[in-house]
Amino acid sequence: MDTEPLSLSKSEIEAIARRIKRPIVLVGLMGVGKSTVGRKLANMLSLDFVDTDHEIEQAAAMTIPEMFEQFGEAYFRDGERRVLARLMEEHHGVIATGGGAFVNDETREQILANGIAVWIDCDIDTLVQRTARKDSRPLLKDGDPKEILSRLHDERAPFYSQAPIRVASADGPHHDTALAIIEAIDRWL
Ligand SMILES: Nc1ncnc2c1ncn2[C@@H]1O[C@H](COP(=O)(O)OP(=O)(O)O)[C@@H](O)[C@H]1O
Ligand SMILES: O=C(O)C1=C[C@@H](OP(=O)(O)O)[C@@H](O)[C@H](O)C1
Ligand SMILES: [Mg+2]
Repeated sequence: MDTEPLSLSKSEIEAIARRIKRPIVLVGLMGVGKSTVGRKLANMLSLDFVDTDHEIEQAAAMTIPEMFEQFGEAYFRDGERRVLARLMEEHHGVIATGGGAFVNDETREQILANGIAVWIDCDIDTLVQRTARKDSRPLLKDGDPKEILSRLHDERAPFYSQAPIRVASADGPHHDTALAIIEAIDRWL
């Protein structure tokens, strides 16, 4: 039984899902919840879910840390741009991007033109705690994660803020942030 509190009924969520005609594309810094909240969001809306980082790893047959290590960030960014273009053409339901994807002009223009971009935003201290749980983010390895995340926030906020929808990542169940996204999309549609 689903015991999570809902401020929208199942049938209300279904009605909103029927009005969503474009992929929901989640953007924002590392740790805001694009991958985990995205999966939950897709599940709640009965839409399919893809994650660009996962797709890049599949295509390259190696992990992101391995890719950065062996070929450098530029190689990863090129793969990221190409994978995003393919995923946008495939008409998925929910797409979680990697934190740097929306900074690329071509990628951002394609997402803004053909998707529903949602910026998930969160305070830096929470992101430091969340990203410390996993060793999979090469950009956070060379220095103090708080300084790096703060710098990336300042550099990327002008891009993220071009997304028409902005939602705060609540520090509770993923369900709550997913629901906040559904409510924000409902208001925006
Ligand atoms: N809204 C949230 N509330 C609590 N924990 C969260 C939330 N969003 C993400 N997390 C946790 O933070 C970590 C990073 O989340 P993830 O979805 O991988 O972020 P991203 O893909 O944006 O880098 C994971 O451990 C995840 O469970
Ligand atoms: O912000 C970034 O530049 C990156 C974010 C990561 O994804 P998440 O945002 O899902 O952690 C991943 O794409 C790569 O490590 C680079
Ligand atoms: Mg992710």
